[in-house]
Amino acid sequence: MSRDPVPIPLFAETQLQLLLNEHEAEVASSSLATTAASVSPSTRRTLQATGYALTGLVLSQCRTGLGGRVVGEFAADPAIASSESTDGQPRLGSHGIRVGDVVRVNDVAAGAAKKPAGKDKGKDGAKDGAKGGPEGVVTKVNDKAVWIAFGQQGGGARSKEDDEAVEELWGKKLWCIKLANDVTYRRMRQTMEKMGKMTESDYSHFMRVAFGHTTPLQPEDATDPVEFLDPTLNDSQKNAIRFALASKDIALIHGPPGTGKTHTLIELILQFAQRKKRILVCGPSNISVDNIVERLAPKKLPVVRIGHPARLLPSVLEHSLEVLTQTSDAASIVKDVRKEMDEKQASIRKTKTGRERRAIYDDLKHLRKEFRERESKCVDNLVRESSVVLATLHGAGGHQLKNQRFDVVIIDEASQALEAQCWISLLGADKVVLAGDHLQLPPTVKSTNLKTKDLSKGKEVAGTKKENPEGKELLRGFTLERTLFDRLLAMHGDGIKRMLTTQYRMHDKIMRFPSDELYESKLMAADSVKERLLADLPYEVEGTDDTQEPLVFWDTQGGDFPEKAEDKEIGQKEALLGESKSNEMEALVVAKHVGNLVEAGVRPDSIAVITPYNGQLALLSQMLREKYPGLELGSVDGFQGREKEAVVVSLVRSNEKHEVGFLGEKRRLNVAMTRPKRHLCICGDSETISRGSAFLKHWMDYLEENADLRYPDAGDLL
Ligand SMILES: Nc1ncnc2c1ncn2[C@@H]1O[C@H](COP(=O)(O)OP(=O)(O)OP(=O)(O)O)[C@@H](O)[C@H]1O
Repeated sequence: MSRDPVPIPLFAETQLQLLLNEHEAEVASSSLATTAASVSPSTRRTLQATGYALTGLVLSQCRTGLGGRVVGEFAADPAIASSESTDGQPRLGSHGIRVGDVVRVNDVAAGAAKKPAGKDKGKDGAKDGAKGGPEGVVTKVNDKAVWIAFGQQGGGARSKEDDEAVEELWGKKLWCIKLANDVTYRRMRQTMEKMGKMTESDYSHFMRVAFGHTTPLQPEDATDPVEFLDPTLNDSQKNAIRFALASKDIALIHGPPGTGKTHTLIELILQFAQRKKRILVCGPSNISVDNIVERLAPKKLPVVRIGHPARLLPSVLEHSLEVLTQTSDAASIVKDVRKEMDEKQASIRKTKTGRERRAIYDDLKHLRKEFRERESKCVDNLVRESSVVLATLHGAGGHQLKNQRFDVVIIDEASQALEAQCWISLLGADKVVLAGDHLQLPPTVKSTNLKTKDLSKGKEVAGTKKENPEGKELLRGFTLERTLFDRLLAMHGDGIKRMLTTQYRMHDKIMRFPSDELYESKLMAADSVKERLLADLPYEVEGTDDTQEPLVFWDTQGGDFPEKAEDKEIGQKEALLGESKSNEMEALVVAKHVGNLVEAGVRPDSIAVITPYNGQLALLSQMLREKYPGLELGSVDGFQGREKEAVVVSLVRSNEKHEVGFLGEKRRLNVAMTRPKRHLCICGDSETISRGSAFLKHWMDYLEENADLRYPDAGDLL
């Protein structure tokens, strides 16, 4: 335990520099940086082919959508569309624009930079905004059109600038480009800036605990009887709930893979609600939050989900704040104004003179003000009446929650959130429950850590143009990967956490190694899963050496299965994927194993092939994607949080120097080996891997003793 108190202003300043670095790294590494309005037709086509743009559009309709935003329908331009749908309407070409993407709509003919058409986007947005048309969020996509809701990314009603900018798009040839979503960064920065300015008297008790200025208070007597509503909860889940109810400031719920973290949180939320507590529930991603909304919805609690409706799962929309502002009783006060705005908007096109148009814009301005006032009253009422409010961590920084107080803030998947992201929801919190697993991967971070020279006074921070203006000494050893969950554990020890110990995913043999090595042998496989095999799947599967075996190890030791640093055959794609490794011979072993499983009757969609290396992923995709359309192929990092009946892992590394690169990261391997339910197949070179670390050595020893060991013959595979 390290209880050294951390000065809060210094923490905030360090985070600001780290975030700045990260943001720059992110923008630099993505072609989303290409946001200029005037790009050549061939660049536009390339951008469309790589999923970043959609060309050949015209504005075909405008209406007032959720939250009073202007929603434009952009259809394929009949003059250039190359194909038609069955009803004779022109179709869009294939593209990668999806619901929820933030896009900017540009005029193809807009050569010179225009005056910013969007609204004030703060520091970063302004520089992009000077280059093109209005920005919005994609709300619907089909083969003939895309629908885009204009306005702030983070919410808020429509503005005059939006109306005018969209109006200007009529009759023009348009294209749209995907933008980096800046909201998260902006909110993190604002939060850190606010935190940096707080003084001693502004700090909440929870903040003082979180930075080691004091210790957590003794929980209330956790032996008090709790009447559990869910009869299926296991003992470790009940313990965690009792502990979280009793804690006065901080409780961590440690949920190893498959142990029912979310299941536990649902009961905890219901218990808090029964005790008349107001609860804010957050997660780092929309899906993490929607998961909870979906499971809470049948419980008949008043819940409200904050966030742009385009980004929410359809099943949770009825709880969306924006939808409730239209459908609930409280909503009637905004209805009339919306109707009037729609009528005015439509009448603009019939005007003949500039004077008439200006008069309408004037009317719209007044209506908008009225709309905002009524809407904000309605939002306030809706949020106040809800005992549970749910939002992403950055969503919690929106205007809707500005004046709201909560008794408890719960963060799910907290070990996958940046600490600065967590603080967006925590600045006003008294009591906090974090659920997560610090032994799986932390959030992905692109920037390298600050170098020592960057920490010294007044130096320019690597890769950024901004100086550390006050020349403050920054905190050494702080990185973005270090999560709040991790830091609290290190600071206050295991006393602030309870671990869930029964897992409902893996066969006992699959679970045993991660349990022994990472979870102090505390994990237990539930009876319902501990002996499940592929051969027992509810559809017909033949009993074979593979389908009756939960753990298989194809050991490629011996030098016939060498890795490659660069694969010429992948060529250009490799360049896009960055420096990566691949192993063609090992990929053949993977293909053979998948073939055997499918032949035995295992459906391809019950199987996932995962690998830590993008180079190998590209190779495996070439080999397997067409042959087995349902088969899931992915990176280990991308597969966190997921599960499959059978998982084949390709480890790639095989070299004389015994280098294992980022296989050395235990948390990555933990994720890789804990995804399957009934069957785990590892393909790798035990000679190389076992020299990588003590953990890898133990793993190879475990596989040798417990797995069905096989040695592939390179000659047979070719
Ligand atoms: N007490 C329980 N009794 C029976 N099944 C349970 C229990 N708790 C959880 N489960 C089951 O275990 C599975 C995992 O639960 P849940 O989705 O809540 O886990 P999680 O910990 O959030 O997931 P992950 O491991 O991916 O983070 C679900 O199918 C759930 O129904």
